[in-house]
Amino acid sequence: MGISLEDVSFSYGMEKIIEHINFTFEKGKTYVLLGCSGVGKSTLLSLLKGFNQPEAGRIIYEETAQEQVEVVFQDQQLFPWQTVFQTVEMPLRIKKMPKNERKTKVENLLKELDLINSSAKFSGKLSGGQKQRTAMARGLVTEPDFLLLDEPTSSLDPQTKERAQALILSEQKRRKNTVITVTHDVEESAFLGEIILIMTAAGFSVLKNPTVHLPERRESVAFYEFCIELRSLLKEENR
Ligand SMILES: Nc1ncnc2c1ncn2[C@@H]1O[C@H](COP(=O)(O)OP(=O)(O)OP(=O)(O)O)[C@@H](O)[C@H]1O
Repeated sequence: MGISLEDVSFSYGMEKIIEHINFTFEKGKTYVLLGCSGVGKSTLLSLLKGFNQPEAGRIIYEETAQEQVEVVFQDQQLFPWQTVFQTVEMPLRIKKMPKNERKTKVENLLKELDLINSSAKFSGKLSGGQKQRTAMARGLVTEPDFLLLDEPTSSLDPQTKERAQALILSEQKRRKNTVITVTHDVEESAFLGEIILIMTAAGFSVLKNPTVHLPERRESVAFYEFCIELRSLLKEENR
């Protein structure tokens, strides 16, 4: 059960981006989309969210309403006139969650993402990393069945990046939702994805991550070996 792409193709005008892709994103799993710049990773997220429609084929949402798909794009799309708190609270207001519940939920998430001291700042006044974490909090707050993250940690410093990655995984384990992350970062892929999809113009190569169940895996030899394997596969695919 999940979201299935059946023979999906998509073009921007004359430029063919995605051609005849078949794949099922299963509920409760974590996926990473890797691939060279411009191959169509963000476009695929737009298709999954329903911002774009396939020109051929179809996308089937099995047991998941399309509203249960949340996407956090690279360019964050924050409103400069909203504070951090208001930005993260907004999806809960739309869902008509009671005020006290909203406050607790938003504040807990802001604490986890080290944003609580910036809670009253306007989005237009935030640093790149703060904007990225605010956008991530807005994506996480509704606990969607499918969370699509487009380069979620690209402007974070190494320590905040690791904390954000750990938060993404701990939330995913708690909620048992599906997380699909687009990244260029091989270590991030090996940490966040049970299944890695290397995307090329010809489609996907699918790899299972052998390190997901290892304790302290960031420090393990197997983790580094898997990163090396991913790097060399990426080089081959992009040749
Ligand atoms: N709205 C648009 N209109 C026309 N062309 C677009 C549009 N958005 C993206 N493209 C083109 O589609 C192709 C795929 O873009 P996309 O952003 O999906 O790639 P990507 O793999 O996510 O790249 P990156 O890793 O650099 O973010 C690129 O050639 C891009 O220029």
